[in-house]
Amino acid sequence: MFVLVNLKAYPCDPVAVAEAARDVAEASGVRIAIAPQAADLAAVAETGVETWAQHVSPNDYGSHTGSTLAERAAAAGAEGTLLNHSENRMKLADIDASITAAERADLETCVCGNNPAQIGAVAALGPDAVAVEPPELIGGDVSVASADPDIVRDAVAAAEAVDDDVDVYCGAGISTGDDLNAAADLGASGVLLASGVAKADDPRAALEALVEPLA
Ligand SMILES: O=C(CO)COP(=O)(O)O
Repeated sequence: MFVLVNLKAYPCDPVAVAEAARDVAEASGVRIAIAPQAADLAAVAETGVETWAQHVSPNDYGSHTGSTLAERAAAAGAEGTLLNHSENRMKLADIDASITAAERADLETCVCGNNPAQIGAVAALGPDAVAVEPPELIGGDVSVASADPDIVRDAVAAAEAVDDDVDVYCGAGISTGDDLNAAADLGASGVLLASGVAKADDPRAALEALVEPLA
């Protein structure tokens, strides 16, 4: 299982979380990546943890003030990028162009969707992975894998029907090792989570507990 921790704009220490994730990944053998704010990409990548951007813009080099250029995210140390997160929705044409931009910069891509229909649609754009995250469960205490297992199963089926090379992750409310196992049982090959780590009193302990059943 791939564990992708999205720090959103939470007021945590991104470098401390990254160091904890690096150590827990090394000790457990579980693949863990951190997606910090764009301004923190280089500092997080410096720790040696796998680093992802939360978003890259659809544009190439040029007159695009305020954009997050895929090439610069990669130069800062990012190895992948989320796209179309529920909190940063994009037009279909822009998702397509951002996937192209990410590929140009050698970034792995994971495109989010709210439901299985959206997952099928974005899988057709050829990302490396898709992630189903029901917005109403994001930031809550109940994991998507237990609150709405069918949405994960149906998202896996929807992506597979379009392109079985696309990995399917799930997210929302995931915070324990049991949640990870439940997601794997439903066919997900990774999870996205945020508050369970970024808002934890002790992010290192939260990460250790999360991967404990997989280690
Ligand atoms: O949006 C998410 C990850 O991208 C999920 O957030 P929570 O883990 O806080 O529910």
